[in-house]
Amino acid sequence: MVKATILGAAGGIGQPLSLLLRLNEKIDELSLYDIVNTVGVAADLSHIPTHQVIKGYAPKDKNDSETIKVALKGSDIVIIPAGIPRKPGMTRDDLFKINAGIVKNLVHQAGLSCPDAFICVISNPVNSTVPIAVEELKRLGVFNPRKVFGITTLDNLRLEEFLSSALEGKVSAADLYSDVIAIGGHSGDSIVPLINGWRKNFASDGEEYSKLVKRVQFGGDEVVKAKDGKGSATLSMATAAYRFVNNLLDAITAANSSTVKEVAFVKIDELKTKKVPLFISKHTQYFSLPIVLGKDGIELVEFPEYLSEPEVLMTKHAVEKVKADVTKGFNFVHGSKL
Ligand SMILES: NC(=O)C1=CN([C@@H]2O[C@H](COP(=O)(O)OP(=O)(O)OC[C@H]3O[C@@H](n4cnc5c(N)ncnc54)[C@H](O)[C@@H]3O)[C@@H](O)[C@H]2O)C=CC1
Ligand SMILES: O=C([O-])CC(=O)C(=O)O
Repeated sequence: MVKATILGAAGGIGQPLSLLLRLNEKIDELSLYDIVNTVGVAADLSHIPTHQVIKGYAPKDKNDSETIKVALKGSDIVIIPAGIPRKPGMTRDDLFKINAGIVKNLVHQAGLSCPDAFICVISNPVNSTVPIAVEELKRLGVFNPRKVFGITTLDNLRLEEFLSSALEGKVSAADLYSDVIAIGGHSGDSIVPLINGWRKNFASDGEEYSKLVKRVQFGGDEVVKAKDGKGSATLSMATAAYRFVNNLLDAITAANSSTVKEVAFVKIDELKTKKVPLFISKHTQYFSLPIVLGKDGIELVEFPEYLSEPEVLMTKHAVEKVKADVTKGFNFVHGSKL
């Protein structure tokens, strides 16, 4: 029996993600929680014939902290897209003021109601909300570094799609899945697209390559601008979160001890790592890197075999950015310096 719970399930990401997960055969119970509209979303999805039990929960009033406990009880996976999205002109960090408190409170409830669950954080700014989740779970004494993830999969989807289109049909986006990956953080130039051997397909003046890098790093802004005040990426993000969660489900429900590879923003200093260079591990506790997932969560954090010189420079820059964002998240929970 696998129970998955979405916190923020009635939102722009929450609804399409709920639909995708409603169709997933590895989930037996889907629990949808939001402060508004969740009962309706769950009623709607409940008419889709599947084997799943589906339930929608919304608090009765501002002081109701019991409903969320019922929603979370027994969850194996908790996915958190709750919080406000960007409007044009805002950075992801501008969301911190509101989303930091939302994520802290929701993770607190998860720590109380389902302390063994996998926690997948979508709410921005991911570079800070993941440390908030970790520190809150630590405060409750239930933190397991193998089970907390910041979802950066959308950066990977964008890299696959944008690189395939920059290469004008030489390779399909599907064939680039896990051949190219984005590492680092999830904001602007803390996102580092690694394109493996494909660099040789770009002109030597580097202009087209730089355009690709910027497009991946600022792909979120492209959508925020196009939506013109009506939010940020939701459908592509739901697809990205689904890919991540589906892979996680594959790993934790595998009949044998097979593993699955993914990429996520994780607390690397408390995990088993392979070949992660000192210029990362010495300076930051968190980074988005390739991970190997097994039944109990992350088994290994790996480092890609090959990075070009510009990719190393971008990674070093990302380390500094991520480090500052992590400190901000840590301080929010502890009210003191790292
Ligand atoms: N990790 C990533 O790659 C991405 C992250 N995001 C982030 O995801 C978050 C959600 O984005 P959208 O779904 O577009 O926003 P939205 O505003 O459409 O939906 C957010 C939902 O969260 C709910 N919510 C707010 N406070 C809550 C609480 N305390 N408990 C439960 N639910 C609560 C709201 O009622 C709303 O339904 C934003 O912070 C956004 O920046 C967006 C795209 C990509
Ligand atoms: O740009 C935003 O605010 C939403 C997001 O994280 C993304 O689309 O990558």
